[in-house]
Amino acid sequence: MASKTQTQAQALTERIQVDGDPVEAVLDHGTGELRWRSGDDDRRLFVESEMLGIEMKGMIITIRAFVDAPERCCFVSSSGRRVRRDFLLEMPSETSAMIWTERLKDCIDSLGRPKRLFIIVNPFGGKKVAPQIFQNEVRPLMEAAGILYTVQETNHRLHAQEIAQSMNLDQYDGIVCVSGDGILAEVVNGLLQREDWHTAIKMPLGIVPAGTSNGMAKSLLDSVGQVYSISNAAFSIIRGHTRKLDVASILQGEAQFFSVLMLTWGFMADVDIESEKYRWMGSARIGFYSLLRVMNLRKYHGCVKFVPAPGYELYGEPLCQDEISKDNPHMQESRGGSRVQHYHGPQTSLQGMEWRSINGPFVLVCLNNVPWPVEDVLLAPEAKFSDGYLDMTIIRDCPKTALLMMLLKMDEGDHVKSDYVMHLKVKALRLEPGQCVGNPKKGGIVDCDGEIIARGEDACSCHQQDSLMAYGPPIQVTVDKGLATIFSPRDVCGFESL
Ligand SMILES: Nc1ncnc2c1ncn2[C@@H]1O[C@H](COP(=O)(O)OP(=O)(O)OP(=O)(O)O)[C@@H](O)[C@H]1O
Repeated sequence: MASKTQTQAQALTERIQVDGDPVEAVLDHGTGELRWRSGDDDRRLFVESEMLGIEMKGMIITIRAFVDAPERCCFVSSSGRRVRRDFLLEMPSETSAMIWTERLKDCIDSLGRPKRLFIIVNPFGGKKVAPQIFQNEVRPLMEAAGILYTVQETNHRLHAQEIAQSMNLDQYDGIVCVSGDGILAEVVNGLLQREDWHTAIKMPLGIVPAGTSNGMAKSLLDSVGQVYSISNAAFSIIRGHTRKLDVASILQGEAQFFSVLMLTWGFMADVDIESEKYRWMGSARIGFYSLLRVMNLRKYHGCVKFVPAPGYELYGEPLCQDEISKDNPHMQESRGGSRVQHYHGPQTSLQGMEWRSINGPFVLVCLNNVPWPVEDVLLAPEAKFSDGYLDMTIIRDCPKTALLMMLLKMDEGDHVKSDYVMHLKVKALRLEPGQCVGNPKKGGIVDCDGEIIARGEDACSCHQQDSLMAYGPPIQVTVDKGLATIFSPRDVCGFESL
């Protein structure tokens, strides 16, 4: 969406006052920077990466900026934190104020930033503070940037999906979720259920972390070396850069769900869903409940069948095509283009692909589209937003102490080097979840972007609602490369990897 500032225009130079100090200021349209010297200090303000908006009153121009926080003292750095700050430019005349304002506005307008946003706030997510996060941290930045917005709080489960399915998209340049990742997934599912899904799914989506796990916001900021914070996430939406995002299609018979973050079964799903009763703890609930689950470790029978990405062909055992076809004939092909108008998954033929399989019992199986499924868990360090593959992590057997050590250092992603962990990229997957080892009456949970999509018998009494799919029959996963678009921060060099 965003483009480069024009380079041909001449620089403006003027003797002005900045915050009361007389200086010679230069506005260079070419490099998109405003610079001045104050005492020994050379100050530069970059339009693209630091300015939110401007306002002119008489001879005063107010520049609303979002800049690095000042060093607190010589020993304590601001460590990449940013703060809102206004710069007051007192121009020598109203005419020069008008010329400078016009030039600055041109610079900002040429960036292609979003002008109108639809903002969905989930008052139920995480510690239930999303409305306060919106009021105190997001709204001031949006208003300083002159962005017009409509805010809608969600009133019930799947409300965000209903909104995305029926809203008038022409009026907006993006949909922003102030929530956990579950609401983002609902929006993607809503857009893909529209008759105009083909254009609807191109709508840039944004996420400001206000949930429990917040993996997408963490993954986006961390991928370009930016500090993970609410305001950095909001500013990256304002700047308007976007990137493509893979969408995984989860299918069982007629039931379908679309995922942008992860699908997990076993340990991580049990932790995510069963820890619901500790929601008041915020993201600490995940670490706390993980410890409880390690002490009482479960394993599940089952099987995963998969099409490996190039370079991962040696994992598991080969399967012949017949074994894949006989499994469940009515789900062997993705059903693009059939009957109803909405999206049915990627039009990939799974026939003729080289399938392989790994048998359980499993401690965990996890498929990740982005590196961080949770803000402090780097589960899939190699995962890319739009490479068309999912990163699969499997633990089959692992002593409790080794698992505990891995969990304690999950924020570093080193677990992938452990002999107990299998880590590979896959193009497609068929998950056949089974019963708990030693307890044939107890099934597990298949969790997708925070939503239970299948629940076995006797699993998680805390969630009473029906799940979309049955636990036991194969659940098929395919990936549509870069189908969705997400607002994404930009690194300092402007380089964005896949
Ligand atoms: N007003 C509401 N009351 C109850 N549930 C709601 C409401 N609004 C949204 N929800 C549901 O809240 C769930 C969690 O949303 P969200 O992802 O924002 O938060 P979260 O704390 O990160 O959750 P999780 O980690 O469980 O996915 C979603 O399934 C959504 O449908």
